[in-house]
Amino acid sequence: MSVALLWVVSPCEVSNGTGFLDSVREGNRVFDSSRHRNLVCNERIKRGVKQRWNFGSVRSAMVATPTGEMATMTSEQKVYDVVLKQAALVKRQLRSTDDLEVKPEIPLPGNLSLLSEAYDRCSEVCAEYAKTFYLGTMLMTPERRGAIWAIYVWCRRTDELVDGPNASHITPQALDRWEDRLEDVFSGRPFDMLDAALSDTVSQFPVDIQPFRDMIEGMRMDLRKSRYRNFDELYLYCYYVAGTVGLMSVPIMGIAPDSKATTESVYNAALALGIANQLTNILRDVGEDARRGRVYLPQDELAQAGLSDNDIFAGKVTDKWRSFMKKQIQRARKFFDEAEEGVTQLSSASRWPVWASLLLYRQILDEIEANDYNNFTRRAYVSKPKKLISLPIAYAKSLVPPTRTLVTSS
Ligand SMILES: CC(C)=CCC/C(C)=C/CC/C(C)=C/CC/C(C)=C/[C@@H]1[C@@H](COP(=O)(O)OP(=O)(O)O)[C@]1(C)CC/C=C(\C)CC/C=C(\C)CCC=C(C)C
Ligand SMILES: [Mn+2]
Repeated sequence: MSVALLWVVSPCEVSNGTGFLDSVREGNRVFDSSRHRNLVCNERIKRGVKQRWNFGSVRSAMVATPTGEMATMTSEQKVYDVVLKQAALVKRQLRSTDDLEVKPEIPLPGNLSLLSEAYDRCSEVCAEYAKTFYLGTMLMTPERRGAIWAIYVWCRRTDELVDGPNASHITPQALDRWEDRLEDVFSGRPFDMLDAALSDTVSQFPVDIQPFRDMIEGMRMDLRKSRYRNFDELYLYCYYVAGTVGLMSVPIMGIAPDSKATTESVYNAALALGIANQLTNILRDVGEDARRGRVYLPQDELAQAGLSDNDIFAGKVTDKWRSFMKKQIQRARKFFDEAEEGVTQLSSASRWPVWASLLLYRQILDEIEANDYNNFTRRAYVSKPKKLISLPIAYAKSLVPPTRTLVTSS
């Protein structure tokens, strides 16, 4: 199957391998669907208990302490603010349409069939690029799985901008245009079929735009930065490109009605799973990234281990490297552990795909160990039999009911 993943970055950059964007013309949008605008007030940052003075983007780093001094927030604190905001939105199930540019319309029958075609396209892309995950989504209700596919497709397209075949042509301006287009999607003015599915999704579920904006910010970061001074910087990058996925997914997957866990704790777990996945991804791809001149490892920790970029470019597995890698793997596992409790709190049909993705991704860490930490020239992967065994294990785990006692994030 050929599914066009060459993305519409601007009207003049439209590329359409299969013609499935035929109905797209500049200024002639496919759908007018509606969405809520998120007018969520800010909250205290739980960790560090500092009062934010700036709303919105996680880029604002200065906060006033209770004594009035200005202090710098860690990336974790900044990201936690987004978690609180998203959790508050879900709790209130806000459906304000006050500031919509396009007011909700009664869907016309023609639009409905176009919309179902749009979701079908998303399903095809998802089936093509993430087979196991796609299988897992089949357990979900049709509304939920369509929404997850639409989000998956938007994430995949965004990632392709910097990772795909056209990556060398991507500029910060192109990302700005992609962000403008995102704003249009959330305003009910999708540009193409795939966007239309997302526009519909965000009108049906309490999804906040901020994690989407933040993912684009992660792509900007990738364009301008190829080194990370410390884990704090790396954490922020991991949030942008993967933690955001967790925050986008939970409003769709839903929290089990009988769960007593706080909404914040579930969002925190979702964030942790995204971070764990991305850290694993980074550890798996050290050699591949180095060949592109990139080192996604904390420079200060490398130095403490007596290592430098040159050791990575040389690609020799030494005892220093093994011991450095052991610590990195340990950290990634902690994030997986943090995520586990949250999976059990999700609605029953959503647990299986999430458990499956958690178990499969975490095993990549085991494979790095099995490769004696040679992630320079050997790509750690989970074999088919191991994947197959993981699926019933994930299913068994998904049957564990949610906690009935109150769980809060640590
Ligand atoms: C069930 C499930 C996994 C749902 C998520 C569905 C979804 C919307 C996925 C989007 C994934 C995507 C395309 C992200 C774009 C950025 C990116 C590529 C990130 C990397 C993924 C791995 O992909 P790959 O190996 O193909 O990477 P390369 O581009 O080839 O390098 C990431 C490592 C991050 C993926 C992050 C997640 C899947 C987050 C998972 C968290 C949840 C679904 C929340 C679960 C809820 C609780 C409470 C734990
Ligand atoms: Mn990628």
